[in-house]
Amino acid sequence: MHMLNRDFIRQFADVISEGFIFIDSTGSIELYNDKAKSIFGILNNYGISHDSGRIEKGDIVIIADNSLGKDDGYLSKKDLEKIGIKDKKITNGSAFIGVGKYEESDSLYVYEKNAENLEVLNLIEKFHGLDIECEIDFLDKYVNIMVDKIEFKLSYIYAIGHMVVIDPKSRKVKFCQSRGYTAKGESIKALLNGKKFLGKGKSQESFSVVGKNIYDVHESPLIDKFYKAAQGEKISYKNKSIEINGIPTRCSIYPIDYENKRLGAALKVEDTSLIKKIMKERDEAIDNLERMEKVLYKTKDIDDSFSDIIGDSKGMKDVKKLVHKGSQTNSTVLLLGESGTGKSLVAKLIHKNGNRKNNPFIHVNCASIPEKLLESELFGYEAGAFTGAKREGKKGYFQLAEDGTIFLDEIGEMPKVMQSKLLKALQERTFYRVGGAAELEIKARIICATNKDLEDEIKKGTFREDLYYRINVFPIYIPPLRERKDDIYELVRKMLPNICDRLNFNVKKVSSKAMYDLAEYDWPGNIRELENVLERAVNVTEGSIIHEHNLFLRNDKNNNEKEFVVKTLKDHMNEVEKHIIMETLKVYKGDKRKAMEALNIKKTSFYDKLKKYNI
Ligand SMILES: Nc1ncnc2c1ncn2[C@@H]1O[C@H](COP(=O)(O)OP(=O)(O)OP(=O)(O)O)[C@@H](O)[C@H]1O
Repeated sequence: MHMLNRDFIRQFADVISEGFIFIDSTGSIELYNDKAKSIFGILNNYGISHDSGRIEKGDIVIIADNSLGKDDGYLSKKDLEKIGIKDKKITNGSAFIGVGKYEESDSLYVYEKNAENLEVLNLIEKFHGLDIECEIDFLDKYVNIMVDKIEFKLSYIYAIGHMVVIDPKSRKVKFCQSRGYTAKGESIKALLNGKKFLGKGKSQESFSVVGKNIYDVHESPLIDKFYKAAQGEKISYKNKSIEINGIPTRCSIYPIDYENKRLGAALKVEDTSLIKKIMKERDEAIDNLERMEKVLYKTKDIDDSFSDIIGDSKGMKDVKKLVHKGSQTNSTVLLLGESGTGKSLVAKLIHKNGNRKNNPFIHVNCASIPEKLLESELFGYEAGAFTGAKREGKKGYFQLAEDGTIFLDEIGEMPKVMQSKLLKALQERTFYRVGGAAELEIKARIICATNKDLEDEIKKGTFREDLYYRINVFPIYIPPLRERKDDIYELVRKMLPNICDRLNFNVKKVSSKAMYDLAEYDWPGNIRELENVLERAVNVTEGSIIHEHNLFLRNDKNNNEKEFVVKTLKDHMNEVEKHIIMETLKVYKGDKRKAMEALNIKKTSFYDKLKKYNI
């Protein structure tokens, strides 16, 4: 910091997407970038404005705290005496809402010791002519203090201490809590004990952290490590999840040396609160599902409802159980499995067996829609939203799905910009048509599918981690056919008569050697490939028995000697084209994007061909 131009470093630090804090060897903050300020709430964007000041005798103080003693500056029942509340039964960890006059004995309050079991805690009262309505919502995780219908709402992840102070004479807001209160030294405890608070909005004073000691701004065991690293200790701390000031973050510490002397240390911070929140919701959804499972198993015979799914291997039995469970809930299902393993089939069955079965089922192949059109196809657009748009506007798939199911197939292929838009829509359960101003509600249940390893895609930076957690509520993995070879016999036995019937042939049978070859084959294209192989075999087999040489399996040793079938040049060309596409897909383990790039053909034409050849 001493040897480089500070302004230059500051400007540079403000544009990076992670929070970045640098302290010198005495713990004094030298640099604190904009992102760090926004993570810890130091950039104050709160709508309400008030002057700086202190809580004074007679001020009306309203406190709502979901867990006393946590993230409120270690507020205790003793501190509550400052607003006239003396109650021995209030304990640490209680959920508490109270209103009282500062340093007087006039107060009202409610509390609940076992807050884990609560959904909501309310206090609705008139207090010195003010309409006070407070609510702690433990499910949606917010605390709302309303004074004469003016709302002061803060959401939280684990714990929060919210406070609003009203001047009794003017009845105006003297102070309201906002995110970043720990960093600003504005915890409830500190303010009840006479500490000064800063102004907000129009009256906002610039709150500068530069020059302050790191311990004055942050509260976390991590800060000790950070400080020690700045002093010269050897500390290795990379990408660890830890809470700072009640905010879940991922941090790394970097000691900074210059000419063999420790200058200080840098702290890199990422805000993981959204991911934590999503994971928590997901865990809750899974708990609910497990509870339901116990009830459901007694009442329903799973095999009957899912007879369309052929396969009795252990892997497929597990899949059927999960499909059954998935159909009985509204949670987002994520179907995982290689190409052709039956993800689309499963998605349809989940819909057909659930309470939305009489509503639409909309299958969206995210990979086949050109990137530029994806948003308008999913969310729809208003009249004249862009050149080429229909004059009357258009409903998107989310709207078309109504109260039914929207199946987002190949979600791993979705471009990142669209992933952000989808995440926002799923989070808020609302969306806007392109060019539209009206907020529309997502009513459909969501099923997603991919043949990609999304965790791998996250590492590569092509898939958003937060979207992954949002959709990975109820994952169902469908194993590839080569891991459940036992199923091949049943699949052939059940599929072959249907294929013969569809193609108008008398029923054909498979010879034992041909069956053996089918079982030995690797099936890169899974059931879809098996269907194709059988269909081709039915077409080329003259008699009623399909022999091994009629299968044309790619590693079939008889391949070279296969009999030549006379057909049109076009049919031959089509067969070759299909073969090339299937081989390329095999090389890329079913990854369509890679295969398409290798073949150097356009996305739309590629998908047309997949459809044409039923690949
Ligand atoms: N277990 C099964 N029992 C019967 N038919 C199946 C089974 N699994 C898949 N199929 C059939 O195989 C074909 C391919 O399945 P599906 O289209 O559902 O695969 P997918 O996993 O969605 O493929 P992709 O990822 O390439 O879109 C379909 O005709 C489907 O009906």
